Amino acid sequence: MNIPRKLLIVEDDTGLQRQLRWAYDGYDILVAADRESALTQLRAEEPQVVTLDLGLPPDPDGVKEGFAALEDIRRLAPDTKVIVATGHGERDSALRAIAQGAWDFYQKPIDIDALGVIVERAFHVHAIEAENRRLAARAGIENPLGGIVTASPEMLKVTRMIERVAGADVSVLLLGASGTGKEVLARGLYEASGRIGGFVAINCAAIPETLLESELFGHEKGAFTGAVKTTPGKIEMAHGGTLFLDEIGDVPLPLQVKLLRFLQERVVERIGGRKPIAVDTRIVCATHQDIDAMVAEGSFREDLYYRLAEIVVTIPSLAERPGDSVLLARHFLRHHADRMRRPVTGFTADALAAIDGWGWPGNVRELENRVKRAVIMADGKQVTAADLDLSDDAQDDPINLKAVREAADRKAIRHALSRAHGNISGTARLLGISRPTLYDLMKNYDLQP
Ligand SMILES: Nc1ncnc2c1ncn2[C@@H]1O[C@H](COP(=O)(O)OP(=O)(O)OP(=O)(O)O)[C@@H](O)[C@H]1O
Repeated sequence: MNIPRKLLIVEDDTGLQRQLRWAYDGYDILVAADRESALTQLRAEEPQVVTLDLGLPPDPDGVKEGFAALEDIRRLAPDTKVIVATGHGERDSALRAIAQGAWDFYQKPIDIDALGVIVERAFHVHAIEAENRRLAARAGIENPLGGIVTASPEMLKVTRMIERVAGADVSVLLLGASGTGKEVLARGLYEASGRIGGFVAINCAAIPETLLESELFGHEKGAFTGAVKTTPGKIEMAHGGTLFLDEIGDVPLPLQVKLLRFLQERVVERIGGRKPIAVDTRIVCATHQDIDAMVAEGSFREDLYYRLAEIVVTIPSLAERPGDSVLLARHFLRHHADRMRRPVTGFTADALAAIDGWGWPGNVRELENRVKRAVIMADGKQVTAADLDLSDDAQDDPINLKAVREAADRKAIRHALSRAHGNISGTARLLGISRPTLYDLMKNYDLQP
């Protein structure tokens, strides 16, 4: 099957538009003069490659609108190759664009031949990646759900459960430590649900308490000082789609009441508004906190908990998914080496051993960050344990079985203690052992909470 090769040119200068439109054979050329129309074309035509002028209206002399467009494209179509055009001497913008996921850049004034080479290479790499994704999907190891990479039975169980509940109209609570992939799973659930509306995410911990209400419920113009225009809330924006409330445990009690009322009546009222607005949305929420304990101590409303947690999915930490750290490390290495165009192709044996042996307290996010940094730091084609900053740990590895077990116990207990903020019951639960067993182990190893 011959797939048409579509190139979207985002450029506000009509002269340049015309020049570029006729410069290349072999592509279907699409043109957009601003962010809005670029996104419309992106949705409708799904071009494989985009050239993006960073100076777009209403900010043709700056880069603000161009970066906003880049972010939108990355979110809407992450596989698309974006080549950014910068003015002469705007090296910083070019580097920033690459860091934000642009595939390449070129400097104006345009050299048609040079740009042609970059564009052709982008199509080539896009085609190879598409083929790889197809093969990986067929192999069935990667992508069981959205972008999830896993081969561990524990995590596959989670992805299957999410696929199963995706189509049902139930609220889902995802429990897992920071960086375990709660947001990826929430997106996977949304994609598998087939709901036509969008996926709207809000991190309740990242927004100051005073602004959270307005962020969730919206406000009318003049509702409070600074409310210069009427703004719909995130709940309203998720109408017809899925609302992802990340860090739900951080919602303060007064707002919990308001959230509960929304869940019961399925209408919202903007701050300062008098008219109830009906909203039909699927709720998915997540937290890294011990929400059962919060309910028990009264800092999280029980009635709200039961509304939000019709299905509870517990996501295992990376340390609880044997084999996944190496699989994910390889995945992130390929991804970042390609994205940053670094000639790094794999890991040394000591790096793989260190990855496998590390406790990964920061889970997948920590792993991705370390691999990304190592891809930048590596001198040769292979990433070493030192590049990953894991070498000390690997060297300290004891060699007799008793000592290995003790070291593993200590490491697991320390990680669990820090994850449960020193709470003994929480730590025992994370480790899957009883409280007395945990006390004994801590006494033996002289560990403090
Ligand atoms: N199984 C996975 N396969 C591929 N990428 C993953 C996987 N799990 C997590 N990631 C990646 O790891 C990073 C962290 O994941 P995510 O943001 O979903 O974690 P989280 O549990 O929501 O974290 P936090 O609680 O800190 O917000 C993201 O970049 C995500 O794409």
